[in-house]
Amino acid sequence: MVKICCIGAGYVGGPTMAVIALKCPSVEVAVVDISVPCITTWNNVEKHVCEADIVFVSVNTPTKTRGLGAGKAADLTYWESAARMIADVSKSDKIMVEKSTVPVKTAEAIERILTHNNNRINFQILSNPEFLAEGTAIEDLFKPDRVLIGGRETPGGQKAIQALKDVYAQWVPEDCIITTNLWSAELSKLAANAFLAQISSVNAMSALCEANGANVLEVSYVVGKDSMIRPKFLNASVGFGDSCFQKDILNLVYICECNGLPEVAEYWKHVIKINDYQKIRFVNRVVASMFNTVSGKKVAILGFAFKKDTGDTRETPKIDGCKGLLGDKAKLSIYDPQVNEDQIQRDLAMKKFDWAHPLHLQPMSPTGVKQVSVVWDAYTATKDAQ
Ligand SMILES: NC(=O)c1ccc[n+]([C@@H]2O[C@H](COP(=O)([O-])OP(=O)(O)OC[C@H]3O[C@@H](n4cnc5c(N)ncnc54)[C@H](O)[C@@H]3O)[C@@H](O)[C@H]2O)c1
Ligand SMILES: O=c1ccn([C@@H]2O[C@H](COP(=O)(O)OP(=O)(O)O[C@H]3O[C@H](CO)[C@@H](O)[C@H](O)[C@H]3O)[C@@H](O)[C@H]2O)c(=O)[nH]1
Repeated sequence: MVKICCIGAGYVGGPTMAVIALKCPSVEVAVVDISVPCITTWNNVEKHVCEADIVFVSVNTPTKTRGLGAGKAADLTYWESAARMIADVSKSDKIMVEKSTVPVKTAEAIERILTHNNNRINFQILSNPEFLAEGTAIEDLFKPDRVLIGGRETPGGQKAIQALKDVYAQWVPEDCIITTNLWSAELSKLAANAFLAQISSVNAMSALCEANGANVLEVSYVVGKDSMIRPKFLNASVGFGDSCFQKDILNLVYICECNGLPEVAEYWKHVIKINDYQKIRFVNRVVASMFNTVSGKKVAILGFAFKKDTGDTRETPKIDGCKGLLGDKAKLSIYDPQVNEDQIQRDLAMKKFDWAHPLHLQPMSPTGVKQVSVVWDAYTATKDAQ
């Protein structure tokens, strides 16, 4: 029986392994994590890694906050420690699958770590980035637009690709499984998110619409009717804000800079700049529409997560919106059925990028922001709101 072990039991590792286990009854699946609550829920890390034929690594890859590339480059601390642990405990040949979103060429560095101990164990590294969206994770995993598997162009690499393909082929049609070389697969994930984040183009257009009496809903509807453009991702918003877009584009910017491509880096940087501008513009419009001050006024915030059907608040634009309103001394009443008060208070007090690390490594619960109340229904939130 093939055994798969996944390192990282978060938004990606958890549902992905649940679906593999469901769809591949002949495969034994284990999910492990460094977070104590996760370990108690899932299982023993080293035993499963040691026994597995295929090890998925689905750990956090947040933006670096210190040192070389701070504020842009991906922090591969968690990745590296997972790779070192695999190297230390392995006693048999393994396929290591990069599930996390990583910079292009990460596999090369990981190969060095894995072969460092050189116990005559053969490691094949595959890049198998995840394209699921939160809130629809299980549907996306059941019916993915595509599954991408990149590997070395050697007989060993091709054999490893086939082994992983055999797992997905249990429920994903063959023509949806794309195989590429390692570097194309690693880069495709960053490229896909950079393209999706061009929702910034619609958001930039919304500013022009507002200045000229055009309606951005009508304009984006017309644009989306072009058969060359898909309408699904053209909804103007107060700025995108999920756990991936910003960090992945910043990482792309850093990679472009490192490759001596400053013009390309600048192009993608603007996607982030427009996003920041859109978030500030929203706060300014709210304040301007309330006689240029929200001081002492109650403002209701309905929904705090970055989108519906998830409790994930990483990079949610509500953080910037709330901080902007608090800066003008508003009183906020926040309601989100999926996010608890402690999380909201932590998000409003934490430094940028801190929320992207495993929970037990985040700063302790800070003292709450006094002008913020977190309530348990929309009626209480909106009562007496201005
Ligand atoms: N969330 C998404 O929608 C999404 C979609 C596609 C890709 N991704 C990518 O997948 C990766 C994981 O994202 P996520 O949202 O699941 O993150 P997450 O924070 O929900 O989960 C990561 C888990 O890894 C654990 N971990 C970290 N280091 C570990 C180690 N050395 N050993 C064992 N466990 C360890 C953490 O404790 C955490 O529970 C990231 O690279 C992200 O960019 C995320
Ligand atoms: O028309 C749109 C669509 C989305 N958004 C915003 O964009 C952000 C991201 O939304 P979405 O893509 O639905 O959420 P995620 O779950 O973060 O999924 C994205 O990020 C994942 C992590 O890399 C990728 O796997 C997915 O393909 C990619 O869609 C959110 O703030 C949305 O509100 C808009 O403003 N307008």
